[in-house]
Amino acid sequence: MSRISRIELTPVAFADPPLLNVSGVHQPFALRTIVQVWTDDGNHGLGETYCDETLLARLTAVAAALPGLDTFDLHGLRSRVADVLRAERGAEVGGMLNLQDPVDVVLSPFEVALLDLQGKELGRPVTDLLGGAVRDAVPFSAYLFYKWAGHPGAAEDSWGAALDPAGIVDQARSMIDHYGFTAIKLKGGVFPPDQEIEAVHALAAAFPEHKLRIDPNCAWTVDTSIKVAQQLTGVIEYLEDPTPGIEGMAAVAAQTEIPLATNMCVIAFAHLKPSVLADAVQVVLSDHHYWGGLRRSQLLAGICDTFGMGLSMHSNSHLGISLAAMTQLAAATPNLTYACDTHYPWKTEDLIKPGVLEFADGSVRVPTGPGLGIELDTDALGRLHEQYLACGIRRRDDTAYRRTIEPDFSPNGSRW
Ligand SMILES: O=C([O-])C(=O)C[C@H](O)[C@@H](O)C(=O)[O-]
Ligand SMILES: [Mg+2]
Repeated sequence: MSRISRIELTPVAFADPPLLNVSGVHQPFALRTIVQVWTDDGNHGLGETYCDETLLARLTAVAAALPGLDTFDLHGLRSRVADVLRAERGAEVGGMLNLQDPVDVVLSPFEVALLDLQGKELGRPVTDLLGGAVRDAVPFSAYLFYKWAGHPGAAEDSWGAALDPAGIVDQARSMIDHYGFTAIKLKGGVFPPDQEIEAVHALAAAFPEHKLRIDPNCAWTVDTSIKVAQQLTGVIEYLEDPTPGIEGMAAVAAQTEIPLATNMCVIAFAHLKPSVLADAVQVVLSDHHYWGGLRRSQLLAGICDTFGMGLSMHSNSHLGISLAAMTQLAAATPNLTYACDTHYPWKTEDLIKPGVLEFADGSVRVPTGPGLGIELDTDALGRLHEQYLACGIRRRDDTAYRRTIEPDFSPNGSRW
């Protein structure tokens, strides 16, 4: 039996391109917190999560309460997290979403680090702690964004601009040529719906064999969502968060045969019952970073299965530790049958040693080494931490950044 002896949290920043969305545009750096947990017998586990200031403060408070915990005591972990956060409410997740209860989001990176440790102690991959792998490679989708050629004042990045349907098709082609993806997600909510519908049709014409999705992050009213759905019936596999709220989604769902997916109106266990009762959502995008880690994401998977809802996976800008955790979870979740989202192709730097998490034919082969199956590059960790200190960004704010360039910009939520 081993116990936690020490925890180190390292805020890091990595370069991020100017990806456009409903709220604004990605800042030049995305932030993550890297969690390292050591045990009294010298083992070492890894976790990764968001890094906005409030979350970092909560992670720091919880980390101080964990030494002495048995590495297999995940219920004990949850109660220690809940004790520390007893008086705290609300948690911002990735700049767009707000949770009422912060326990699951704070718990997640510690749970992943403990599963990494457990796997290392047993000499088995994390998939074996989650019931065993049902697939040896996990399919991901090409996650397309409208984008500027480069950050204002900086050089053009290697992707270039994508501001119309032709630019989106070119971006898809580069991404698919490089990674082999067989599903495509377009981040919408940036231009009026007609232009985004045209982009989806252009993708369908250019990639007739690929599964397509669009996600405008609630930029549309119920009526607009229904009209868009009529034009995309038979073209997309699901329509993600066209309109805000369970009630709004239910009103759209009643008028379309396209399954509606969400990572905005069902983001916590408390949202499942009202959503099921209203038949608002047919596909839930899980995300272990705010559903409370890998085991609670499997609980979510079981609930989706029970109520006949599909399961996909959401992502936000992330590094390799998160990709490893997402891959282990997806490999061990039988009803996760959609290609998962990932922002991974958009980053140009990482802090895990290369060679394990490679994409082939749009999928990541599931690491079979002990734990998460990856190794931290401590030099890279130091570099990305220096970048965090130097970049001055302390919370994600796509709207404020866009306003430094377009002072009159207002977010597009329910705009059309
Ligand atoms: O599916 C989603 O809603 C996301 O991936 C949310 C992200 O924040 C995305 O909009 C982004 O990176 O701009
Ligand atoms: Mg989404």
